[in-house]
Amino acid sequence: MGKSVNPDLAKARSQATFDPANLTNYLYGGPEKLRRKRYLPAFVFKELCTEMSLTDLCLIFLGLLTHVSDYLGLTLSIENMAAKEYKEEGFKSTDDMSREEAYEESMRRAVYTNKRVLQLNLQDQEEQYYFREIFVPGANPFALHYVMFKDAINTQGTEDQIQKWLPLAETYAVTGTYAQTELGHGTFLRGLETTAEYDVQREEFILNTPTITSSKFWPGALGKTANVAILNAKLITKGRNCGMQSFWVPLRHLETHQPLPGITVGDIGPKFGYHTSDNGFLQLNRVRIPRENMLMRYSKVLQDGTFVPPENDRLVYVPMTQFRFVVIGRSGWTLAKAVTVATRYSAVRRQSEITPGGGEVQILDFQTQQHKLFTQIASAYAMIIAAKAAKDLYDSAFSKMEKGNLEDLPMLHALTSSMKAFNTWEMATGVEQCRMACGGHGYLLASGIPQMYTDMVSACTYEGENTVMCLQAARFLNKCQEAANKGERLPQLTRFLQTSRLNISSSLDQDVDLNDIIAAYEFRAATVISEANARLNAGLAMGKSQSEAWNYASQLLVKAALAFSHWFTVRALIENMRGAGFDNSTETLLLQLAKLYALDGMLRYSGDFRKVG
Ligand SMILES: CCCCCCCCCCCC(=O)SCCNC(=O)CCNC(=O)[C@H](O)C(C)(C)COP(=O)(O)OP(=O)(O)OC[C@H]1O[C@@H](n2cnc3c(N)ncnc32)[C@H](O)[C@@H]1OP(=O)(O)O
Ligand SMILES: Cc1cc2nc3c(=O)[nH]c(=O)nc-3n(C[C@H](O)[C@H](O)[C@H](O)COP(=O)(O)OP(=O)(O)OC[C@H]3O[C@@H](n4cnc5c(N)ncnc54)[C@H](O)[C@@H]3O)c2cc1C
Repeated sequence: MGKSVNPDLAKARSQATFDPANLTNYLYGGPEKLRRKRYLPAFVFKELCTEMSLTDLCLIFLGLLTHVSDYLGLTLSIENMAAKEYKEEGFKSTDDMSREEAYEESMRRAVYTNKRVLQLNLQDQEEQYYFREIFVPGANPFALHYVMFKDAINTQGTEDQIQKWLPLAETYAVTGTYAQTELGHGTFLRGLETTAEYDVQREEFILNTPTITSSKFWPGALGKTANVAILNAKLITKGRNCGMQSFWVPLRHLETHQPLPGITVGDIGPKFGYHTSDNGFLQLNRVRIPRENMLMRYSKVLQDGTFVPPENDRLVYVPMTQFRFVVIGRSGWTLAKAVTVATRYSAVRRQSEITPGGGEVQILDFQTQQHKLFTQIASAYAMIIAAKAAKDLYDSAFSKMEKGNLEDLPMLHALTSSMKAFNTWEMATGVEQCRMACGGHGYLLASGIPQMYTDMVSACTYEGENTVMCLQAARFLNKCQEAANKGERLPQLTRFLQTSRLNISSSLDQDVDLNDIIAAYEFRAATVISEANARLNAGLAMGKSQSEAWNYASQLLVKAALAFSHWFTVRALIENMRGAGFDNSTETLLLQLAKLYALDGMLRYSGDFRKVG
């Protein structure tokens, strides 16, 4: 029986001036990807929520076959077992569970999806994510395993180490985490205190957290789930500190799951959100691991303890840069989910009258409600599309890096750092606006919006605290400004520092020209970046040291990074909307949305735009 749709919602949808399928296909990367995205959860729900008869299974099996031959590995007996195992328990909301129960329920679901992903031989990372997201809507206890743990092996491990360790991770023979942050340091990596001292006699590293502040603190899955960590520690060999390196460190016994000798590990306790993730602490008391456990793709320790430095000591940071891309994309999708809930709600919620005696209207009819929601719909599109544009830049740069050409690394670091800060801050304010747009019902956990906020707002902190990330990007932007001041050649992405001019052709009574919008954002970014550079140089002229002058200019430097990200986002949105090959009605609508996004941004940052005329 088809689901009955609320008549107000049906009416609102019927008024669309475009075919939503065009947009959905575009956002998910085409009809094929979209079908798969829809198919996988439907397949799982069918498996779980209806009596599974063998004929059903055959039909699904055949259905899968017509879709993708790679399901051939699917065997019916496993299907039955998995369905039975889960069906008996069924779905339980974790909203009113204790933290312990919520973790266990999430773990149960995560283990189930891990099994099914292997049985279905789902290789595509996105598809794995779609599959899991349906089941483990909150923080997944395996999140670090899926992303940073495997990425670190792939990007920091030698070919032999990848051959040895990656299959263990792919088949869940081990469950991993990425342990870098300590109680005393999260941002300042050079301040990390955990040591890995090389013992040349036994060709082993002795891992130690010598102080309470050196205890690893925060890593996801460390509290209960993980039995191995990719752990970052200060390498000491032949009496010399060789900086932060990564190590494969067994934490718990693979059979008993008990902490190994010298290991003290546990959960750090309740958090603002992320309730179903067991972020933990770890203390190491002179734990020994073989020399081969250091991830040696870029830097090495030879048997005699000789340290072979990396060609570039920033390559150890690549897993963080990679994961920042995940966060940049996920922020846009989180806002998309929240504004979808709030918009649907606003179509069905009738409250108050516009015309006295005219009857209560859909709250979507209030101009203020439209402003709250449409700006967030535009922001979600902007963030998703800018994330795709940034990822395209990353992929082309990363393939160069893999061939040893590191010239784009500073640009990549600046782009990922500033976009991660910009997108997560925009997402946090946007999701909160959507929650409030739903009145009291938005405050119910059942609305789904509060958890979207409390889980995802941590992305403003993890993977590089946002202010610090802006300052990282500002290092690169300031260097480019200095080069521009000397008339030197700039990287492609910042060449606008030399070329941007404010020759706006639009007059106020005309419909604004999109190229003028890009020019305005470009000019604003160029102006703010040059102002920050001027303040830095003023600090130096006052006799301050480089670092004191940097601190003196830091508020403007943060603004410069955000203005750069805002320009990158507006440009990506407009250029992709124009070039996406939509039919007229869809393209017209999307360019309207892009204008709304850009003009709303000008209003929110009107100080900057007024100042630059
Ligand atoms: C949503 C899904 C949910 C899924 C579930 C998600 C669960 C949550 C997972 C969270 C996981 C984590 O949080 S893992 C932990 C994340 N932690 C972090 O990100 C730590 C952030 N801190 C840092 O990266 C560092 O400490 C810095 C960069 C801030 C400062 O380090 P530093 O050594 O003092 O470096 P600094 O002097 O500033 O700069 C030295 C030079 O290195 C360069 N540099 C610095 N970093 C990088 C880099 N990554 N790549 C390239 N280059 C770099 C700088 O540009 C600079 O170049 P030049 O300018 O001199 O040329
Ligand atoms: C939900 C969650 C999951 C996490 N998961 C992991 C994980 O799996 N693995 C892991 O290793 N870590 C993890 N972390 C830790 C996270 O990476 C750190 O919290 C983050 O790097 C920030 O460091 P910090 O907590 O020390 O904050 P701090 O750096 O102490 O920040 C506190 C304040 O100091 C300011 N500040 C710091 N340095 C500067 C500077 N140079 N200039 C200006 N201002 C500055 C910041 O802007 C901020 O306002 C997680 C954290 C959270 C919240």
